[in-house]
Amino acid sequence: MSFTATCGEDGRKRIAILGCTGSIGTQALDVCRQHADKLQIVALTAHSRVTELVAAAREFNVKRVAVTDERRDGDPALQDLPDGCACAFGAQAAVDLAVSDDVDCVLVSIVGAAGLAASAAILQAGKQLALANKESLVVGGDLLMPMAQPGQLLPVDSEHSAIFQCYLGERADQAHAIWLTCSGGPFYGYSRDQLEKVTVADALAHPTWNMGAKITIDSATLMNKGLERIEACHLFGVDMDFVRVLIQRQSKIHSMVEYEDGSVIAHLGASDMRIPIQYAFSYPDRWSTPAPRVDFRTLGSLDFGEPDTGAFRCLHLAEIAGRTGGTLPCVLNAANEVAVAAFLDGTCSFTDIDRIVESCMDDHDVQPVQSLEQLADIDRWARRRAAEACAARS
Ligand SMILES: NC(=O)C1=CN([C@@H]2O[C@H](COP(=O)(O)OP(=O)(O)OC[C@H]3O[C@@H](n4cnc5c(N)ncnc54)[C@H](OP(=O)(O)O)[C@@H]3O)[C@@H](O)[C@H]2O)C=CC1
Ligand SMILES: CC(=O)[C@@H](O)[C@H](O)COP(=O)(O)O
Ligand SMILES: [Mn+2]
Repeated sequence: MSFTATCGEDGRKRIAILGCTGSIGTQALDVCRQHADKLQIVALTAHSRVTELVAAAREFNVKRVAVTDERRDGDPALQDLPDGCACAFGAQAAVDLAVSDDVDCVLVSIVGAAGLAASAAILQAGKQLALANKESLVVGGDLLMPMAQPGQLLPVDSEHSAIFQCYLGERADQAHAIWLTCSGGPFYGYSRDQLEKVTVADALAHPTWNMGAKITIDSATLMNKGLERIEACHLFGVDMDFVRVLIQRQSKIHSMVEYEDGSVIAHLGASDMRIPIQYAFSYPDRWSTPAPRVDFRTLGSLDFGEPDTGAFRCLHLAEIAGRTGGTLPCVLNAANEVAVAAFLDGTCSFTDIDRIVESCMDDHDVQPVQSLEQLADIDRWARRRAAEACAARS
């Protein structure tokens, strides 16, 4: 039986957005703004940007918010929350808010493994999960996928939304391969020597997407594509060999599925995340959008290529983690989060990111995934180990 999302008495889908202050979160607010006749925001969370949270709560007249960074308790900006709006603090407050009775669908647009506990609670509470937070699946896909009814978990990541759409109306058992497209990032074609010298500003200049800092660095190292390959394996129930990374420089082909007869079904469109965010809310319907259209008459060429896993070691490390499975993807992800933060802070180099991740993976004894508590313990261990590796390099 396919999952059917509930809705409020007025027929609108009641949405909670976890991480409403980020790149995906603010674009989701825009989708809800455009479709106020179909979507009602009932709950919001932020981590640190409370002024932006308050502004969103006021605009959408939200009755419940949570601030996951407990150090923001007492922030004077919160006094401007709308009358009657409840505010709670801490990671558990975000989970509680997401599983409230009056929520139909939750967008998890938190960055990092911090999204995993909420994703699990949302599925277990029988809510629809619109999942942007790919780290949830990379770390805890073995736990999350068995919790999800068919159609309950809708991917928001652009490639996975595209793949999901390329499967619609087709027999999954007659698919032959997934072509996961990758822009190549700002350093496409760079040698390892060139990568040693790139700066934070260089790495933040993504050629086709405007995103939060962590995923932008992941796109530059190609860790993003490595994480997405693991994400695709969980979402579509396939193995690593089935998911092939293809450079598509313009980010206009968002991914493709190749079938047994050689037919390849591709999803194309503008590089605008409001489209996959909205589709996760509107599925199976399609609604209008202010996102730009691709004019194929003037687009020019579509360029393809192969990733260089020798220079971009993160893609190779993610392949090892994905093939090995168990708790190794948890270590890959946690170490990467720490190393990316260190690179952004200027305490390690761009190529140190893969060195730090590799050293943590080498030191880990892989176990089968058993529980959220086990993953939380291993995540903590990997963060400590990665912080030591960062300190040794700074
Ligand atoms: N941006 C994009 O286009 C795409 C993003 N994604 C995925 O979506 C997710 C969000 O990415 P993006 O929007 O770019 O990231 P941003 O950094 O722009 O936003 C992150 C959001 O998460 C909140 N947050 C940060 N740390 C924590 C924490 N420890 N606990 C709870 N909330 C926290 C932030 O709150 P605050 O700002 O208040 O501190 C903010 O709302 C990531 O998993 C990313 O991989 C996937 C595809 C595309
Ligand atoms: C928009 C989105 O889904 C990102 O994950 C995007 O794919 C990043 O671009 P890269 O292809 O450069 O990793
Ligand atoms: Mn993506």
